[in-house]
Amino acid sequence: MSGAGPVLEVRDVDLVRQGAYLLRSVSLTVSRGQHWALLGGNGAGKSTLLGLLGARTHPTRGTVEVLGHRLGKVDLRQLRAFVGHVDPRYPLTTPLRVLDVVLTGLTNTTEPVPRRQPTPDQVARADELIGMLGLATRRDARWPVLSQGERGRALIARALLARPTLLLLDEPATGLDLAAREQLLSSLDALRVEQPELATVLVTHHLEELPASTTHALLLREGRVLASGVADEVLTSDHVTKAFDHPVRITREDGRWAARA
Ligand SMILES: Nc1ncnc2c1ncn2[C@@H]1O[C@H](COP(=O)(O)OP(=O)(O)OP(=O)(O)O)[C@@H](O)[C@H]1O
Repeated sequence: MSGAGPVLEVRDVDLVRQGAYLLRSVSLTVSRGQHWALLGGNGAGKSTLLGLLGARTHPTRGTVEVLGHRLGKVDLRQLRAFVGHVDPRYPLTTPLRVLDVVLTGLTNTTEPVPRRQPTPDQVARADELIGMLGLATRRDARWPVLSQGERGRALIARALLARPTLLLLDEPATGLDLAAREQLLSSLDALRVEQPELATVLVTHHLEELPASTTHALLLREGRVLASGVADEVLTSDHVTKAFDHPVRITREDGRWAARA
């Protein structure tokens, strides 16, 4: 599954649950090399939309295409192989090393699959990604002793091991202290330079958590798209005020955004 077309094409999607519209008339096209921010207040529908983008749920109406393959026409599992999904609520409890966690990206399982030994090339690639995410000195550290920020970066390396075309990041900076957040954002900036073809969609409530390399943004409010397109045109004081129902002033300095009430 490759080609020059968009990575994601969402057309006029409604998602209805128990009679309520969680998403209404949502459209979005993500191309290679684009880095989207998905923003909106609590309950706006961000996680619901991310679930569609990651081929985890189907729309009630409208179409979602991942690399030209339509949800509902091909096996969801087949599509998921092209999408890396980084969810901070990762269910791992066993004391795996960082390297082992990253290697589970090959099987897309939480635990290593018995009798599935990674090849030396795969281990080398895992080490390369661990280095890229700034975790080289933590390669052999075990999951329970990792900080929240280290776990987040390990999960990004894990998602990248399967060489996805699209990386979905669900509030990756939540719970991180200032230093850990800045390391994470620098890692994302570096990743985007190293893998120029990769497309990403990052969900957050906070503009301060957007990497400088963000290219596009979509603002959601009550399941509808309030604004969508090039980041600087979407992330304006006016739009963000409407999205969060609260007067805010948006500034951008050295590529990074800030919001003040
Ligand atoms: N299966 C479901 N059935 C009914 N309502 C649902 C279901 N899943 C989510 N919702 C509702 O849909 C709305 C959107 O939820 P969603 O989790 O997508 O929002 P969000 O923007 O990610 O919010 P948050 O920032 O709080 O995480 C919420 O009001 C939520 O309660």
